[in-house]
Amino acid sequence: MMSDPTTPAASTGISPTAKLSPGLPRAITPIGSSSGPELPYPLKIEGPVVKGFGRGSKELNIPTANIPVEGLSVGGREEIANGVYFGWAGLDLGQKGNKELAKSASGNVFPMVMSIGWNPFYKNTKRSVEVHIIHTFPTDFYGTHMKLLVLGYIRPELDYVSKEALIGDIKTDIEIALVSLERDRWHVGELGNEGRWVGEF
Ligand SMILES: Cc1cc2nc3c(=O)[nH]c(=O)nc-3n(C[C@H](O)[C@H](O)[C@H](O)COP(=O)(O)O)c2cc1C
Ligand SMILES: Nc1ncnc2c1ncn2[C@@H]1O[C@H](COP(=O)(O)OP(=O)(O)O)[C@@H](O)[C@H]1O
Repeated sequence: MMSDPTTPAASTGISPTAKLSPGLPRAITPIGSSSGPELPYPLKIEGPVVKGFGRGSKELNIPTANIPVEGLSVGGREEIANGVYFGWAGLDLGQKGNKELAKSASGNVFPMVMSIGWNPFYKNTKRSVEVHIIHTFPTDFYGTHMKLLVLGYIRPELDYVSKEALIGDIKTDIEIALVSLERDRWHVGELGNEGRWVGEF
């Protein structure tokens, strides 16, 4: 199948014909309405960046900043379901006194994709919250406080036939997040202080 140059998939360089997952190739179309996120979003989660399982960068070449899963319920009241989400991540990059890190970012808010759950491909025995920030940083930022504004749900966590299939699907998630977040009403400034906390430390 020829790729159609008018589709967002083609313009992002990801072939719509690639076998991205055990399922069908996915269209790269924005999630939700152009008038902005709808309830229950935005959801807010925050916590310190902690060590994960050490696979994100090394094995997948997609680093993921983890926050403690215990932060997902406030007084046991709130829960957020497992799955893949998108939104904005705020980082206090000046916090660690690392000038190189602070200088690398034009602001403190970045687009992000987040996976919550058990990583069925890796059969984890611990639930985790993993955030890939769509930005290139010069160093790690463990210990930095991260604030998440979750604006929508992309898909459930899945198992895969191969590591490449998992990576392909995460790349598609990133493209979907970017086309979703580029709309005016989804910009962080438009959302003000709206949102409901589902996790904080
Ligand atoms: C956007 C996104 C989607 C993901 N989707 C899945 C998934 O469907 N299935 C899965 O097993 N893991 C999924 N993961 C988790 C990766 O497997 C995980 O980031 C990787 O194991 C690295 O873990 P670590 O950084 O804690 O070492 C996803 C991660 C991200 C950032
Ligand atoms: N774009 C990025 N998104 C998320 N984390 C990043 C990014 N760039 C660098 N990092 C750093 O890499 C760390 C994650 O690396 P990773 O290999 O996934 O290990 P682990 O998840 O086991 O801690 C994050 O905690 C963060 O400090």
